Amino acid sequence: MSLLKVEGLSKLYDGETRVLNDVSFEVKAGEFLSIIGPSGAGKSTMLRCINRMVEISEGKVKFDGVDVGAMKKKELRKLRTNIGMIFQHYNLVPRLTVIENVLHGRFGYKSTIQGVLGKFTEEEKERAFFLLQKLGISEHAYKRCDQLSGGQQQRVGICRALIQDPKLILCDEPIASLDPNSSKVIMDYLKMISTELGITCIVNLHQVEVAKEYADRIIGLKAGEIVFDGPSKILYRDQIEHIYGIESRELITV
Ligand SMILES: Nc1ncnc2c1ncn2[C@@H]1O[C@H](COP(=O)(O)OP(=O)(O)OP(=O)(O)O)[C@@H](O)[C@H]1O
Repeated sequence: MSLLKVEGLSKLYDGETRVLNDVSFEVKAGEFLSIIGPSGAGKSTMLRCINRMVEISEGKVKFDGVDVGAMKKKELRKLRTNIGMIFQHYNLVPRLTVIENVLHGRFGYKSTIQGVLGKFTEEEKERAFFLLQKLGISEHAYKRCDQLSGGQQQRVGICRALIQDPKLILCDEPIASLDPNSSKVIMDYLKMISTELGITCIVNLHQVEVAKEYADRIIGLKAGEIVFDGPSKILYRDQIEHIYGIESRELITV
């Protein structure tokens, strides 16, 4: 059974502007999938429908066989512990330390009062530290997040997602604010999460060449519709031009 099944998904934001139109695809456990497409194609909206950060207008999203659109509050909370999210602008709490930000990833498992009091077990703290080591930033554990570089902050964001013990990680433009070196570090870690830890990753990317290098499979979105879905190695120039429009030909280097 696939981990994620999207069937005939459409999203209309104000009841009339159709941002996603009849999108269907399945994702198997362990896949590393990249979604590419021009600005405004609906990539972020797609990720937001999967964890129901926005409501689904038409069609179904099934996670582990369960209908996400029909989930009540408690089930949604569970869904969001099962699905980690990584953002372009990291979404960390800048005045808190690195380790505190990582531990925030455990909030989904706690009562509100435990969360407010910052009550975490020794095991959770050890796990947070272990993940920081794994991502090569344990020496910054007690620094405030706003003292870290963008690439380091994104690594904190990855640790915060991993401490949730997610089955799926959704990454919305994780390298869009980073320089090429930091981007490579982040993409290498995301690949490691997929191959070493077996966690399924869906990564929205602007850079086609990065998607081709790292993803097993690519979905090309254009104006809210899937115009390519296949192994990265068979995404050729013609399809890239179709996804991005002929006017972007000179931007395509792959
Ligand atoms: N909350 C919202 N309310 C109304 N319209 C929205 C909302 N969020 C996004 N949109 C519109 O939906 C369309 C798709 O946006 P989305 O952010 O999903 O695209 P994207 O492919 O991720 O773009 P980018 O690559 O620029 O981030 C855009 O036209 C956008 O203006």
